[in-house]
Amino acid sequence: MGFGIVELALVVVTIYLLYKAFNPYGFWKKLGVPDVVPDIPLIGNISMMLEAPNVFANKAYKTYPNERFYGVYTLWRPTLIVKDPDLVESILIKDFSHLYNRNNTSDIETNALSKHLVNYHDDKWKALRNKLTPTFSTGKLKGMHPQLVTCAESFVKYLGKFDRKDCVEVKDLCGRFSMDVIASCAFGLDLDIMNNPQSEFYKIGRSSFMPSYFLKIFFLLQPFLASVYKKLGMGMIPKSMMDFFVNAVDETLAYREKNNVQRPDFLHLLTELKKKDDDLVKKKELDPNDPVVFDHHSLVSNAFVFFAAGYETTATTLSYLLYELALNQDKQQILYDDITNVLEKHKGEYSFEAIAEMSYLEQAVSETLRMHSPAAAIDRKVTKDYQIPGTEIVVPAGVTVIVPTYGIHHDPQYFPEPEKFKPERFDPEKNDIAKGTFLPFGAGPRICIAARFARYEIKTCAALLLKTYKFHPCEKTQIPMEYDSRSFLLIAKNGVTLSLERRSTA
Ligand code: HEM
Repeated sequence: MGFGIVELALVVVTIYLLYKAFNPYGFWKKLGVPDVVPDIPLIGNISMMLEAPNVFANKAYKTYPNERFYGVYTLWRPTLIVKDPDLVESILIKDFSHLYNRNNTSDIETNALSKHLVNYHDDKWKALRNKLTPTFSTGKLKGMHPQLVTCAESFVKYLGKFDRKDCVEVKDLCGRFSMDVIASCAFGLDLDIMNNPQSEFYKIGRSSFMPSYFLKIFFLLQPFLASVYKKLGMGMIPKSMMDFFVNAVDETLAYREKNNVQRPDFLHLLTELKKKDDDLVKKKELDPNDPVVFDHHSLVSNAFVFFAAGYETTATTLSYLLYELALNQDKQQILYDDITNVLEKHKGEYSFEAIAEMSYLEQAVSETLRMHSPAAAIDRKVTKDYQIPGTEIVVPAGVTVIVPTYGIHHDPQYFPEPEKFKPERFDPEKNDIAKGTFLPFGAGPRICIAARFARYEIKTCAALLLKTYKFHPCEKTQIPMEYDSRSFLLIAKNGVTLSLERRSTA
């Protein structure tokens, strides 16, 4: 029997009806939410996410300029884009109990480095966050201050080899500084990567952050293909890298134990957390199989996540700060005067208190984070059906929410002349920053746990660098800045290249 026009029509109608019945792209319309339906079914809006993070966040922010929120689709899954600062505040802070988690999935049992804060969800996350929060108290940060100064001094010294006419790629050097700090504070290793970039720790650590479309797509597809990845034994972190970090921690722990070494660093604090839970398990007050037990796996994983979450973000911000100061010499002068005045009061010592007093430096770091926020967007997952405040719309559990931070940070409504570097916006006396508009570290209970540490680290290094050197643009400086589309973070496409001049007063 031949395949005639009637059969063909039947097939077409059946496909059409199936498409209509299961078409995921009607989700937002049904809820009465304005949406962007993808041009190519299935691929959804994912192509937008393959652009540079600022381009994605800007587009996400500028679509539907008069709406507080709207819907898109990631492949076939509905995603809510939220733009209104009041709603952002509700989602991240007030209504947190409806949006506990981020959209990542992870295989905690089989990955040696995955039992950490970023991966944890729900109550397990809360228990772990409560355990780790004291690690970042002012007292603990103060204890790590000497290590930060040592790493910054090494950076200052290293720059001494360059001439005024040299174009120096400072992003890589900021990366070495940031890695020195993490190696020292989280892994207990004094590597002086600034002078030893061939160190394995730097090579392996850096390679995990090399921007790549493959990794980006792999990560974007993770929520959809988690079980396939698991079956194929595929993970974001190669086995060799896992082994490397686990060994690094184990060797330091063994050395400390043997030589009775105690240092006021993250590794020590994580070791103390483990000891506490070991004792509870011994006393049978804690079940060793309870997922919240802080065991060896947790210790290594959290040392690792401090590296994974802290290395590139901090290095990038420090390099953009130097970049903006080089392009804005008047601001660099104000900052230099601020640093000099405070140091005079503190007898020239870069103490913890002196760094805290450098108020213009604090403002300059905030302005850098506003302009070049390493995380251009923040995400959450609806964990309990959520009625959007001021509407009848109920977003069901499972939907992803995206806050396009970069777009908000560059909206002239909240930050007039957004492309200009103006640290004065953050003058605490002016109190000019509207709620829900400045989110470089996220907000609410899931805000970056190390925000104060990161600011402190950047300020300490910047104070030492700027007291000694004046930064200038050179012929290789990229103006305006261009970002790498292969990365999730706002990384400079061609590095950050500047020249520098030793100050006569240094
Ligand atoms: C300038 C530097 C940094 C920036 C801009 C930054 C930014 C962020 C952002 C945007 C988030 C997500 C917050 C949210 O979802 O609301 C985050 C989370 C996190 N960050 Fe940072 N970060 C920085 C440095 C660091 C450092 C140095 C560390 C570790 C020493 C760190 C550890 C973490 C961790 C563990 C989380 C997950 C928190 C949780 O899920 O409870 N970050 N960070």
